[in-house]
Amino acid sequence: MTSTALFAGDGLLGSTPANFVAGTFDPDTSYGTTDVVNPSDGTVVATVPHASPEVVDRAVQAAATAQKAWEKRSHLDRAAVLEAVRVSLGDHAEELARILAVEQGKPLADALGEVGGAQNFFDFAISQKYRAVGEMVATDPGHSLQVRETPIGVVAAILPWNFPVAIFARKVAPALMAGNAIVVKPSGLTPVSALALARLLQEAGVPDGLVSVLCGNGRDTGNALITHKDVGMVTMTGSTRGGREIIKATADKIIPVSLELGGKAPFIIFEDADLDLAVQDAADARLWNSGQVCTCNEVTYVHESLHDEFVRRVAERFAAVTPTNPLTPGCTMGPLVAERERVKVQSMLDDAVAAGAVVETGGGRPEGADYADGAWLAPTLLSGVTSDMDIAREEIFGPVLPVVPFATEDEVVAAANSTDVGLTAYVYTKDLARSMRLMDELEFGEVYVNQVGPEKPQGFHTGWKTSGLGGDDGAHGYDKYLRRKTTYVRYAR
Ligand SMILES: NC(=O)C1=CN([C@@H]2O[C@H](COP(=O)(O)OP(=O)(O)OC[C@H]3O[C@@H](n4cnc5c(N)ncnc54)[C@H](OP(=O)(O)O)[C@@H]3O)[C@@H](O)[C@H]2O)C=CC1
Ligand SMILES: O=C(O)[C@@H](O)[C@@H]1OC[C@H](O)[C@H]1O
Repeated sequence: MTSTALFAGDGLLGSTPANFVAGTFDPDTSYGTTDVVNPSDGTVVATVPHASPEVVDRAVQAAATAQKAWEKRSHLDRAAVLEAVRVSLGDHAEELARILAVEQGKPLADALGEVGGAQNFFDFAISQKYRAVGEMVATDPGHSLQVRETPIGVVAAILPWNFPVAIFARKVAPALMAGNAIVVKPSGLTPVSALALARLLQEAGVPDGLVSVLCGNGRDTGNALITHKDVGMVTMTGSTRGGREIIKATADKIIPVSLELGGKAPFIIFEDADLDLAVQDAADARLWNSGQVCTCNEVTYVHESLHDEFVRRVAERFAAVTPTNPLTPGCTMGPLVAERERVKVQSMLDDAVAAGAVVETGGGRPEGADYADGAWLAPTLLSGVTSDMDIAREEIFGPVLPVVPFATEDEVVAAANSTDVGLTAYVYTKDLARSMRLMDELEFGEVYVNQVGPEKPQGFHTGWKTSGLGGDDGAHGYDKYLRRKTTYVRYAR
């Protein structure tokens, strides 16, 4: 198995964990540190320093200075720098993927896919290089009226741990292309990939100060960043709890806050669905990244006529999945990101069984010495679940799939819309009229019909209800990194 040493002295990480502040690496640990743990075996693979409020201030001041010069560079010039980053992501894909596999636990093949996804986010941002940045509004002779896009200034980005490279790119690429600077606070569970990306961006030609990466706790370093007087916008991906705290903390500043939060995606299979496709997609959309994707199939509603066959076939698929170390060739599923997450998911699973759910396969830590250490949880299928049970309503964010039978369309739409969240939903049916009806009636920002994700960079990943505010990707996601100025000029009497 490939070594899991991270700061081994070579490659993007070098030999010393350090925050990336205004173009230099600052290893100061006086404000505290976080141990980064490999979830496959529970070993500490790095110890990263926390950024103090003083370091946060230094990063934001440098960002504000660098941004003034950056916004004066043309879109074509900005795009050329981002293109160098996109190419470098490909050149360093293996190294970044190994870091992901070690700190986040996703299979190496999926980690390589995540780096490709990051390249796509840069590619979409680069596509804005010929963008019209404003409009002249027809007005009286001798007068001009313009509405023009301008950058916001300094953006604060708060990242989750499930896709540390892709979501870094999803926020940094459009923010920079729009002319902003950005200061990134990665999750304490997965900070190392962001530190590697900091070096990659610098080597690709991103001006010093324009991007900084600060490690530390969200409620401490993250709070110091988002409340800094010179931060003009916050973009965060993570839990609904974290999003609420960020809104409260920034309310006095009256700045834009974009939030991509939790979900509880219903996967609805009607009686006329292509069952082969539905079984395959329902299983894949649950087990991807060990179920730690905000768009995951969190509860499957299957028409009563297909229920038993669906349960039998998905149980078979789940039982055939053997979690292995993410660096093992051919690995299709790794551990959860951390022991705390395994404990949380196991507790939800035990509560569901206590409430009457039946474990069709899985149910806990896999058997065997290989799973004694680390955040391992077997793919688990639950039947005997009703839509009012917590396991059918609360986000699991792990490889556990509750299945709920339903009889009518009205019943299943009501159940799917009854939770507080509204990010992603899935509908499997061959009935075009029904699929269009469901797209209208489901209270979710993102609906997939007879297919699963991931999202497209030109789309719009947007959560309704408590799943978020605003959204990422595409033209709408790009627009949030801009503000507008309207000017009136009289040039002739
Ligand atoms: N909608 C989407 O696209 C996604 C949603 N999620 C959701 O996030 C959850 C899992 O991710 P997780 O990382 O645990 O979520 P958290 O909300 O706990 O953390 C996300 C990030 O926010 C930071 N943070 C938390 N609270 C604050 C605060 N008060 N001020 C500033 N920063 C803060 C965290 O810092 P710290 O380092 O201290 O944790 C972390 O960097 C799940 O609920 C999942 O559904 C996850 C990924 C994508
Ligand atoms: O945030 C999530 O969990 C998803 O949006 C996921 O993040 C990056 C991937 O491209 C998305 O599918």
